[in-house]
Amino acid sequence: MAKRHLTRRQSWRIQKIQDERSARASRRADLAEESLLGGDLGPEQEGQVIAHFGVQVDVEASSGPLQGQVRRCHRRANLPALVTGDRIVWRADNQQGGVIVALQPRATELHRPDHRGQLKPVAANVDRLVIVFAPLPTPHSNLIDRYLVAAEQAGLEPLLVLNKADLLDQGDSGHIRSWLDDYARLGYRTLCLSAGSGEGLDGLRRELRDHVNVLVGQSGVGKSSLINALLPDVDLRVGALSEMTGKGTHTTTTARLFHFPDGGDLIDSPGIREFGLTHISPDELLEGFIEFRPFLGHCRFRDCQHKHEPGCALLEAVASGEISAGRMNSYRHILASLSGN
Ligand SMILES: Nc1nc2c(ncn2[C@@H]2O[C@H](COP(=O)(O)OP(=O)(O)OP(=O)(O)O)[C@@H](O)[C@H]2O)c(=O)[nH]1
Ligand SMILES: [Zn+2]
Repeated sequence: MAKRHLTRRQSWRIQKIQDERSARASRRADLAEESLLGGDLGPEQEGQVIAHFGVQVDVEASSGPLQGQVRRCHRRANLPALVTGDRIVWRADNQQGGVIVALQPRATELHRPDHRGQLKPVAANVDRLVIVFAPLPTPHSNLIDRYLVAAEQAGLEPLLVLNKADLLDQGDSGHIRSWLDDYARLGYRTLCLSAGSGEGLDGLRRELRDHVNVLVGQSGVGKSSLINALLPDVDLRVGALSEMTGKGTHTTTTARLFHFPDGGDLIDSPGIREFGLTHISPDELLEGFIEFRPFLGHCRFRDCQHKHEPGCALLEAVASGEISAGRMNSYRHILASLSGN
């Protein structure tokens, strides 16, 4: 058979078809890549995680036209697990959701042990630990000091709040008021107020402004009452956050971030309220007693246990009144509880 000769016109048509085909293919590849990269997503913008639900999180837009809006978002697979309070970069989709594409560095992290005892972050970027106590229930000895050490360890500024001030005149609770003065003398911020009567709440509102706050304290001191007074539009119930699901209402332990009307944020969940001392070394414990710091490293013996060694700088400070005997006892109790002896 004779070799088929194509006319110039035929060659031109074949070439044209091939060109069109490859243009289509490359357009398809472009489209596929675009959808992989999120071609139907809006521009990158900043946001904050305000709640999380398994693989999804609620993101509040921090700036731009969506500022203040909340979107339920997925995260890119290469990102670590996110927690409430995280500052992130995200892109809105066109279905009221979005994708989180980057996690900003965390200024602080609050940790809790999970069911296997592994420490896991539960909230990020908190900077204020509001330690609530009251004349009733009578404070557990050392509890406030434990919280203070935990705050120092986590890099949070503590605020000591003595609630139920209306009960201070009853019974023998006068010494509780003097505790507050002792802590104020150490340099801690303190407030005495009453969630019940509302007395002193304005001072608390001012203290919470410009901070991301967490409230902790033993059960019954009035944390829910305080939060309800500060966040009148949020029904917190006592200690439980409820979430509607297809199966009905159930209680979840997810941490949520709320904005106070007068400024400042609160991150709250039953898990967060249980924030306390975990995995701390004896040295970190010593550092957590702020008035001990000037004396650390000045004992005669480098391995001083600060029990009854001669030349112990801490014991000398107790003797001279620079460290209170109460705080020294508290340190010893906590140390013993850490090492289990
Ligand atoms: N007299 C008095 N009672 C208060 C005050 N604040 C709270 N209470 C009461 O203290 C009790 C405990 O308050 P809650 O707010 O549930 O305490 P909580 O710290 O949230 O407790 P948990 O949810 O168990 O952690 C309630 O009966 C409150 O009414 C106060 O300022 N004065
Ligand atoms: Zn010593």
